[in-house]
Amino acid sequence: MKEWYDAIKEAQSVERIEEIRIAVFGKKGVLAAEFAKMKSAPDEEKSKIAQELNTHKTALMNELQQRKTILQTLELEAHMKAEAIDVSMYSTNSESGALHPVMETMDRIVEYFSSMNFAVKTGNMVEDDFNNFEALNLPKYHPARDMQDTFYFRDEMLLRTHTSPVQIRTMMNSKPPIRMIAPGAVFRRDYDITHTPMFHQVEGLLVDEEGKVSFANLKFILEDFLKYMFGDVDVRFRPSFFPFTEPSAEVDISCVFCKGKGCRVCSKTGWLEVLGCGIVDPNVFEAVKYENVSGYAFGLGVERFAMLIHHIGDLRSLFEGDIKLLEQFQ
Ligand SMILES: CNC(=O)COc1cccc(Nc2cc(Cl)ccn2)c1
Repeated sequence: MKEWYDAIKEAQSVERIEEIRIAVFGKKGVLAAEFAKMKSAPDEEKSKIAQELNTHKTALMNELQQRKTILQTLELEAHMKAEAIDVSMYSTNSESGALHPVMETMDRIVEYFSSMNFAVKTGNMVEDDFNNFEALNLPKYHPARDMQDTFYFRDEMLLRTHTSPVQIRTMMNSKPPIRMIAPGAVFRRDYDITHTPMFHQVEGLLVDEEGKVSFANLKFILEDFLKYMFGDVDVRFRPSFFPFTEPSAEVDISCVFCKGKGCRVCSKTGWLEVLGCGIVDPNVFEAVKYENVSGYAFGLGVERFAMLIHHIGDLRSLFEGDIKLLEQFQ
């Protein structure tokens, strides 16, 4: 019988325990055979043998059960260990999304002017002639309108060609002082390697009492803004013309690619034009019925900023949704 106690001690698996249980306790098992043999033993020995066999039966059952419990625990631990997930492990294939470079650039522009206490205002993309042109000193049949290559609907409704209408509507609906920016999508019937029918603009407007707003204020905030966006660049104001501002200026930064030496991107000038600005023309204030005020305004193209900041050569790549390009902006 001893070999069975050893077999239980040496058992390494639950199914081995089950084999031993059947071999010892089964109908054709060792104990059944011993009890059968006892029947043919002399009477006076029967009770002694029966007592011995029952002691073994109880002892073997206990040993078997204890060993089985130990093996079950070991098997469970091994199973848990094999299936354990190390949550601290760094995953290399994180498929996380990312902001589109144009939206990320727009967010940064908004962040700057918000930090300067400019309100951020949005408006409809479908606009009317008054808010998109008339009020901006662009009367009917003004040549600048043709330049605008506008998407017209019926009865003078149109897709806005800039975000100025948001500023016109703000002036129509609130009193000065005003300090706001208007980010958003704008539309022009222009489509070539450097123009897309839809693109994004941010316009800014500051209006206060007459005499409280000067070109110096405009120069300061645009210079500070451009250094915030492009880092250590030189900023240059060039006299220009817009129907809605007088005086007007176009603003250049030293080329971010060649640091001003001259290259293909800046057409060897060392300068890149990035935005337009000026002192709001009195005719605009007349249209919105503002009196005794002065103000400045500016406008910029977000795609142009994004392309300069991220060194993207082709405008169209911002609209193709090419995941290989976009995932570089994670
Ligand atoms: C991409 N944009 C550019 O190159 C130039 O945009 C500009 C320039 C100067 C002024 C404005 N906007 C503006 C708005 C109002 Cl309500 C009144 C006067 N001006 C936009």
